[in-house]
Amino acid sequence: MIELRNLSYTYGTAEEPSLKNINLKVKKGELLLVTGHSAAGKTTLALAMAGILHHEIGGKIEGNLSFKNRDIKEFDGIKELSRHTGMVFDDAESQLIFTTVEEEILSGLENRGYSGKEIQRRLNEVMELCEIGHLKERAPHTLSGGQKQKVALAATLALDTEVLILDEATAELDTEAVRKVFSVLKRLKEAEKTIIIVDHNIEDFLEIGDRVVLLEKGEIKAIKSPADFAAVSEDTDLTSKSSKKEYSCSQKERQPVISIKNLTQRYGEFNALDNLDLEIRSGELVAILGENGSGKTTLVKHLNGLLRPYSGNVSVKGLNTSLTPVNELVKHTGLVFQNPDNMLFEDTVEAEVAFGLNNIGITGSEAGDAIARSLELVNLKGKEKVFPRHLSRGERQRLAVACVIAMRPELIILDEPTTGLDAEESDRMMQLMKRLQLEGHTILMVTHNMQIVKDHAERVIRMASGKIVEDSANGACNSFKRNIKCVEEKCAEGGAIV
Ligand SMILES: Nc1ncnc2c1ncn2[C@@H]1O[C@H](COP(=O)(O)OP(=O)(O)OP(=O)(O)O)[C@@H](O)[C@H]1O
Ligand SMILES: Nc1ncnc2c1ncn2[C@@H]1O[C@H](COP(=O)(O)OP(=O)(O)OP(=O)(O)O)[C@@H](O)[C@H]1O
Repeated sequence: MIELRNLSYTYGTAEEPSLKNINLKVKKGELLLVTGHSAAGKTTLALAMAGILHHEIGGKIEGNLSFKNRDIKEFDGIKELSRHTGMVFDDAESQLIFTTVEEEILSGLENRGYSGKEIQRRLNEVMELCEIGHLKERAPHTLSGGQKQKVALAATLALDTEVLILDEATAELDTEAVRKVFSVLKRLKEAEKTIIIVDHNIEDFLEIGDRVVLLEKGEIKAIKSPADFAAVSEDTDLTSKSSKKEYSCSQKERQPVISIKNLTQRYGEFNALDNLDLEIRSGELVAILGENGSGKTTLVKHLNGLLRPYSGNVSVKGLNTSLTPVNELVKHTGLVFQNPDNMLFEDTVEAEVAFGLNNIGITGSEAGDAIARSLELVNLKGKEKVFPRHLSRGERQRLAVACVIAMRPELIILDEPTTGLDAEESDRMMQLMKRLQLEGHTILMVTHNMQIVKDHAERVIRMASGKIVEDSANGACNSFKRNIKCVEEKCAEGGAIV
């Protein structure tokens, strides 16, 4: 179906190739898993296979790529290729451009010659599959991160193309939603679709995969069967190495830094937060879990003044957020957004980190030292002059973290900080957070990654429908321990991490 022969590729502005001498044949009906560390070239390979490098991005391309035995260059652009290949990008948000979820899905179906009845059938089918029927009339930009991913996936599935490429398409989905995607893909594979899943974490899909391609620095390092990959990854650096830590349910001796009382947040008639109470104490490392749309992002946006209470009270370091300007709150609270692209807008990596520092009055050599230190901590040393949009998704994620830690706020909040990072990189990120915790920072992180919860969180909070439904600090540890036990069992089986 797709054949790459000695394919090398260098982006227009880059000096080094992002793909080197790739030889790979993807057969019809195959489910290929592509993995590797951040910046290994996974997204670039996905873009190549979709014809986007050749027809949209340009740059220096050497070697050959054929699709259905035709040179990819001979296709009449992406317009013709998109009749055969559907792709979900690693940044779902950039893919969603219409005013409602329904239009987003219908837009791809129009001009394809389907009858009105067929269009309606497909619309209903993918809405049900992706469980987004209730979001039909919503504007995509108002959805939660996971909801956006579901819509991007639904819009692509609706096209029913013979090839499907998913680039980190489930990274922000909750456990249940990932299971659902697994069963959809299993069915599509049975229907002989060709599927390419590009992900830093492929464990969830090993069971239905045919082969695993491991990329490293733009080259194919290995091609393995899923069973061999699972066996080897137990010992390799793609698996988390952190030691299990003791689980502590209470940190009562510390001072409160966040105090939330009766917080309600409304979007129109909808209560995204519902009369929520929460207290976080100095030096805690807290994980916030919860299904997609449960209100996690809405909650953390209250902590640096991005949202103000509709009703109730939020106090951070004794400051009432309703009465305190944002530029005062950001001195105490640093928030790493769920989508790093929403906080990156400068021309170079170092200017990006300098921006926040300058805003709080840190300039000159002091700023220079803070930039160098934070970039080193997130492993981006050497990338100072790079245009942030030219970084891979995982690198952009780490840059967003550097921007916040450079300012050394007392309270560090990370909204899904390990999206786009593999197990080793996630572990490294968490080691960094623990180091900052030891230095006295309070860390709050929203996550769907149960492995990092198991390895690193002292206190775990679970949200559902805008409320906190479990909090290990109140002794309500049972279901977390159940979840964690489940993770341990899966790890022992070499299976999926929730
Ligand atoms: N600007 C908005 N307008 C209307 N509804 C919104 C808006 N922002 C969020 N919501 C809704 O509020 C609910 C909570 O969203 P939030 O982003 O807090 O969820 P989340 O728990 O972080 O989800 P995810 O795990 O998918 O990131 C969702 O149903 C979402 O669609
Ligand atoms: N538009 C671009 N211009 C220049 N360089 C780029 C561009 N996009 C990506 N790169 C570089 O190409 C390399 C591979 O990036 P790619 O996005 O393919 O990696 P990845 O394996 O998907 O990483 P991640 O898991 O972090 O998303 C990186 O070094 C990145 O900085």
